[in-house]
Amino acid sequence: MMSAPTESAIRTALSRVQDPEIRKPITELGMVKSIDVSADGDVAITVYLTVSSCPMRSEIQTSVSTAAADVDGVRNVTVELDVMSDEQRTELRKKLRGDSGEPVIPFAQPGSMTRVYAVASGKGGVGKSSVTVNLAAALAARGLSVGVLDADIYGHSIPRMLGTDSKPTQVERMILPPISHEVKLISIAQFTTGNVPVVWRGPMLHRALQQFLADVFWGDLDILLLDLPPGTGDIAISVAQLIPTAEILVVTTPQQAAAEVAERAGAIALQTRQKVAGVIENMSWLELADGTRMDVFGSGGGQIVADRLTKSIGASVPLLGQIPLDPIIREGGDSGVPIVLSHPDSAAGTALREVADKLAVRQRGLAGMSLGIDTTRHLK
Ligand SMILES: Nc1ncnc2c1ncn2[C@@H]1O[C@H](COP(=O)(O)OP(=O)(O)OP(=O)(O)O)[C@@H](O)[C@H]1O
Repeated sequence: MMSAPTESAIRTALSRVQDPEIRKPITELGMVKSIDVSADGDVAITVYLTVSSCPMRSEIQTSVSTAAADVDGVRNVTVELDVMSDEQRTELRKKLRGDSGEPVIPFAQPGSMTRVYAVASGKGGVGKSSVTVNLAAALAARGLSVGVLDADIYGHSIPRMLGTDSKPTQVERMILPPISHEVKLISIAQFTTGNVPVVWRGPMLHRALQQFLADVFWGDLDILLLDLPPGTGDIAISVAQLIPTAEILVVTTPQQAAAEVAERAGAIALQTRQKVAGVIENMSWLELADGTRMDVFGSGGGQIVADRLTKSIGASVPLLGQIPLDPIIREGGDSGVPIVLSHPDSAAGTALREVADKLAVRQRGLAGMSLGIDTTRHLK
């Protein structure tokens, strides 16, 4: 007869179970309430959920049960759920967020390792949201930790494009973002009921953005993508105020008129002193059955914007890529599976992944950051 497993063997097994939203071991989060092991190898585990409405309850139950069942000598596992008390939730929040009173924006803190890209366009419909979700999914597929903040309060199509209608879980003032295709996602759409158009004024937008940046538990992100509303609106200024180090990615079509408005959207960086990371031209051409390219929306817009921004800002603004038209991009937006995942080797999928690669090599690290070292001293 096999000997009964020890409680510590079970605990070790449970340390490999992560909370699906917080992405840390449940043993570290104080989520294991009790482990009882009988002489026969029957194991009874009680797990604390952060909140009773936790959308992940059955997922947690299953992964705890599976992990415990794997331990040698275990005959039978039962998993019960309990809910944290207010005190326990406060403890958890302190553990995750530190003990500071008012929530701060982690990405605006000195030493933050997260690269923040604000994706902007001059006008709507150029594919800014499609580009954002595909870049996010491609970066996450490369193993980076990625978040998307859908700040396009008017459009907010990102949750559908990433295939999730999950609502965030709230633990005290801390909001845990749903994760889809390994991308953490927060959108105003998650806080409204149904498909009600939202009419928000500048100050409300600013506050919503601030809350999404400060109250959401993003964890240690490598990259945060902000999908901005089209145009040169208040929200771009708000982003600059809230995260001065955010870099701007401009999305345009090849069309001359679109290029001009996109250039204006990018030129806001001059006022806010933000860096423009580059320009992405979308809907660049349609590849016909015979292999020739049809310039549906004209040509050259992306390069024009990049050149003009380079001139007006006085720093090199590269054209990061040209994304062809492909019906699969739209279908993927509707079905919630980005083309970089469903058809990574298609022309559009490849072009999007190449842009993501360019953003990824500049992944979090000290490159380009002030190290706070006074170099003048060495010159004396
Ligand atoms: N390269 C592409 N090929 C085919 N369809 C595309 C491409 N890029 C975007 N689309 C489609 O064009 C439409 C507009 O795209 P999207 O919603 O991403 O634009 P947007 O600039 O974010 O618009 P808004 O800011 O108004 O929400 C969508 O139906 C999308 O699926």
